Amino acid sequence: MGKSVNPDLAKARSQATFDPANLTNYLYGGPEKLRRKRYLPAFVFKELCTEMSLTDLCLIFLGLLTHVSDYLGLTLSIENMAAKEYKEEGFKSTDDMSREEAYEESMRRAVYTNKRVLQLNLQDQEEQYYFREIFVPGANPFALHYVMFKDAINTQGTEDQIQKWLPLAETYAVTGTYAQTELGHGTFLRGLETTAEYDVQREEFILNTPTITSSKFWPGALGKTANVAILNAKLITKGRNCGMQSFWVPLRHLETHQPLPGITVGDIGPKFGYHTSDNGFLQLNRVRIPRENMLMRYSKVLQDGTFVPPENDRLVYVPMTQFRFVVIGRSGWTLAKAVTVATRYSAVRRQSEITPGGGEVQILDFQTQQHKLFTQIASAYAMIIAAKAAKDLYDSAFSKMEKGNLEDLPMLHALTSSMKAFNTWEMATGVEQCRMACGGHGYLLASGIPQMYTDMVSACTYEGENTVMCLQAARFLNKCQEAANKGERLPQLTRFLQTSRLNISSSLDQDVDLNDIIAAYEFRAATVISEANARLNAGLAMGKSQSEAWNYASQLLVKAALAFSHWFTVRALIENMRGAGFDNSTETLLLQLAKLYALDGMLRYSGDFRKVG
Ligand SMILES: CCCCCCCCCCCCCCCCCCCCCCCC(=O)SCCNC(=O)CCNC(=O)[C@H](O)C(C)(C)COP(=O)(O)OP(=O)(O)OC[C@H]1O[C@@H](n2cnc3c(N)ncnc32)[C@H](O)[C@@H]1OP(=O)(O)O
Ligand SMILES: Cc1cc2nc3c(=O)[nH]c(=O)nc-3n(C[C@H](O)[C@H](O)[C@H](O)COP(=O)(O)OP(=O)(O)OC[C@H]3O[C@@H](n4cnc5c(N)ncnc54)[C@H](O)[C@@H]3O)c2cc1C
Repeated sequence: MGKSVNPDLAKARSQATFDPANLTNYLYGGPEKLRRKRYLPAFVFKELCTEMSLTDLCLIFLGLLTHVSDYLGLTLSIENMAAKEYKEEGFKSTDDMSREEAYEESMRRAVYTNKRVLQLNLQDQEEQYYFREIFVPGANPFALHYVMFKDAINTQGTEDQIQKWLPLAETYAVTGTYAQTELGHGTFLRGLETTAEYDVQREEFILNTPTITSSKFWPGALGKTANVAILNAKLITKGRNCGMQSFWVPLRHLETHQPLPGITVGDIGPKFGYHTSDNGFLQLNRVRIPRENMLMRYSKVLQDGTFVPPENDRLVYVPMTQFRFVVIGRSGWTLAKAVTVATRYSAVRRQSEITPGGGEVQILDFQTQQHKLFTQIASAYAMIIAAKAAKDLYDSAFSKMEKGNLEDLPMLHALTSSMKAFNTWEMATGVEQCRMACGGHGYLLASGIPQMYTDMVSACTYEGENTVMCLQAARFLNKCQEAANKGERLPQLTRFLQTSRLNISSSLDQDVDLNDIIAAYEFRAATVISEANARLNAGLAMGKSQSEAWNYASQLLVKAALAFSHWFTVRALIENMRGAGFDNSTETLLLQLAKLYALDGMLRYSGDFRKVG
């Protein structure tokens, strides 16, 4: 049963001072979730790659039996063409394929998993992700469909629109994308040029990309896959620009998949990574859609063309905020994958001697190698746990927002913006460190690490370019600092601006106290935020306008947002490690890991910490 494990790896594992199952269960949300996470991809491979023996079937069913209701519809007869081909040919790596071939292979696998997800009635988004992740590695051509397309319908559509469109998306009767970015604008949404002009006579919107720069450019799945877009455009009605609104726009014929009249669409060409995602361009030449195709949960256009504005014009941005949480979580998991590969490699790679004549050692024995890897293990845990903490905050705030209470929206926007920037930058640095820790073999595509980097590093750009996201968060933090300067009441998350003091009890020869670590990061964040605010006010005092002073202080404002995220991450890591109910040996180890993460952060940002004493 199973392949033999490398003796060096087995030895390293046998030296663990804790039960790894405790951590795995914690990370995946408990033994039940873990069981399903393990069976779902195994199910795909057993179904596709080997003759399913009766024993196999029983084993799978034993694993899944606890959810008979979920799998009653499980069809065991394997008729799918893909299944037969994979059984005969096995899985071909897309690394050696052309971009076209790689896209087609990913599409074939994705379509297969979409069909099986429906047949297995897998409704939980995480379980769908587990089911697909290993079988469709890298960028899934349906990624936009799974997340932003459906999220936009759910958060921007009326109940009737959700009833009408969501079943089409859930059953893949349509395949969607989220088309917002244009050739000329990605960040500055108020600069988007695509128009949706309301024709009151025919009660239709006329969609138009009037210039080359207004062409939609970048949306995933636009190149070949999608036949519908949730498209963001400038609404013009009764001669007035009513800002960016979202529209359901058919792109391709549902039977022939050919572009519809007035639609010019195609692939934008090769990219740094994400090779199996068909990011595309779209030009609209006065394409007409019915009035009912505008997503009208928050803002409306009445039959006579009257625009009814939303209670808060930021609500149209909710799909982006929601997806930033997905990106925040995936950054931690991507780093976790990379450092797992690099650590296992470091246990089996023997290179050089520590003691002359003592024989070549596992490179994991070099302290420099340990520093490269253990800091990234700690960072992966920190990002995954902080992402869970941020998501809990979001979920409680979002349920208030759904009841119309929008008071937490600014805090949520600041938290998601800064954490998305912090986590993706930290992930990019960490994955690259893991790749280099594997020497030449880390540079092989077969190691898996290069694709993790080239695919996920795009997350520093998409869903809000990181610098811009930090500046967005800094808007909120600066407002809080101004309020703190006036002694006003602050949102819970930023009250430390008024309370943080540097009363560290630890001395250098003691084992550092965890509460002191949180206090140090809190004080550093409060100091950097206060400094950024002071520089902004200095700019104003120099006679600069508000926007010029903002630009003058922007480098410090970015730092303020990152220091805030770093504090949020360290606090979440320590508080969750202390409160997770682990046995002593596991908790001791995790708190050691938390200290490593925090102290490594102090070394990397020693300028900040030295400055605040
Ligand atoms: C165990 C777990 C294992 C893992 C399990 C996984 C679970 C399941 C996961 C499933 C994964 C599926 C696979 C996914 C794989 C990845 C696929 C990725 C594909 C790529 C997708 C990329 C999609 C995109 O990129 S879409 C386009 C994104 N574009 C942007 O983000 C544009 C950014 N720009 C802006 O948002 C704005 O232009 C901005 C904010 C920069 C400027 O706004 P504005 O012009 O309005 O001016 P301001 O004056 O700055 O703002 C005014 C005011 O509004 C407030 N505000 C702005 N934005 C927001 C917002 N979003 N929310 C709330 N408030 C906002 C702003 O703060 C200002 O308020 P003030 O009060 O005035 O300060
Ligand atoms: C792999 C990938 C997938 C994507 N998928 C989609 C998708 O499905 N749908 C979609 O709509 N879009 C998608 N995008 C587009 C993405 O959302 C944009 O690229 C992103 O929003 C950044 O905008 P931009 O490309 O215009 O960069 P720019 O904003 O032009 O950034 C260029 C530089 O200008 C700086 N800058 C810009 N504004 C400011 C400012 N106010 N202050 C300081 N500096 C500033 C930035 O920091 C950056 O250094 C995708 C992009 C990628 C790479």
